[in-house]
Amino acid sequence: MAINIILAGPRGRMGSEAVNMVLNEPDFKLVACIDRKHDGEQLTDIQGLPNKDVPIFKEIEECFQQVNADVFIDLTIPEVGYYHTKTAMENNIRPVVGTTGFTDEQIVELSQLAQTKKTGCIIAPNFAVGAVLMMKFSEMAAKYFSDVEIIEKHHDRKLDAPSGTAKKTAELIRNTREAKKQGHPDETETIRGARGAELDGMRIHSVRLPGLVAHQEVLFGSSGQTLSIKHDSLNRESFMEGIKLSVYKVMEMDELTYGLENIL
Ligand SMILES: NC(=O)c1ccc[n+]([C@@H]2O[C@H](COP(=O)([O-])OP(=O)(O)OC[C@H]3O[C@@H](n4cnc5c(N)ncnc54)[C@H](O)[C@@H]3O)[C@@H](O)[C@H]2O)c1
Ligand SMILES: O=C(O)C1=N[C@H](C(=O)O)CCC1
Repeated sequence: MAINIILAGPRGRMGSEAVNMVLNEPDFKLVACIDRKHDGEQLTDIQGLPNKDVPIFKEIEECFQQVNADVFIDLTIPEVGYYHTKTAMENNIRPVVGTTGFTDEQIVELSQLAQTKKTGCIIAPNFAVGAVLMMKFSEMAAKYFSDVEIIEKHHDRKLDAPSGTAKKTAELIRNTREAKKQGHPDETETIRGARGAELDGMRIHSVRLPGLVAHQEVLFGSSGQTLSIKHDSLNRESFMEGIKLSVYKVMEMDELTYGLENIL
């Protein structure tokens, strides 16, 4: 039986790629989209999107009232994505969320809601398998290298910094790294922000430039050696296999999982 899917953000860089992925997967059926500008229209009315009669809603509540779905995919912006995810679970629809920039408190809240509703939910800051391996390799390396700096590089249309991937990488590294404050104990910044963001003494640097897609290097250093673990997404197709897998997996789940590494 087909998995019925509602997708939010179909005009976006990720959303438009995901619309094509859903339409091309034989077991998936795109039953509606959420878009703030094309309320009451069809997908076919939006220039550049596939010629399909899929209804578009502005308000998620109205969409859930009128259309039955199994899975909700969100690829929008942080505040909207959080509200959509919460509303989907309240309506017993399983969310697969690529939107980044949620706070830790929001993830805890959504996790509690998933538990109460016994609804599957996958929130993954990065759906590219290579990026997940880069994060897991970094977690392994941090056991032996406690000095680490994360450099994430993204296109300049990105709203959140640091990236969800960099934050997740730091959280995984925290599992194995001996806690320490890095750099010289007396170091000072002559320009504020020069040393980047800090998480448990680790440093995270965010680069934003046109031309980039999504890239991250995790740099480890110890006496006489460095180790560099790097991943590059060169296009947004690189995220689609992870989203597809998540849609299948979320159908079998009854709780929230944060990170693709938990389902690979
Ligand atoms: N998890 C991953 O693997 C992954 C990969 C790439 C991007 N992302 C994240 O996905 C999100 C989208 O990225 P993007 O590059 O496609 O951004 P984008 O700006 O191209 O697209 C965002 C879309 O959200 C829509 N939107 C905004 N407010 C809305 C609302 N109220 N209702 C419905 N739609 C609304 C916009 O119209 C736009 O089409 C970002 O949070 C980004 O960080 C995650
Ligand atoms: O393009 C973006 O925005 C991306 N965001 C994710 C993040 O914040 O980690 C990763 C993939 C691309």
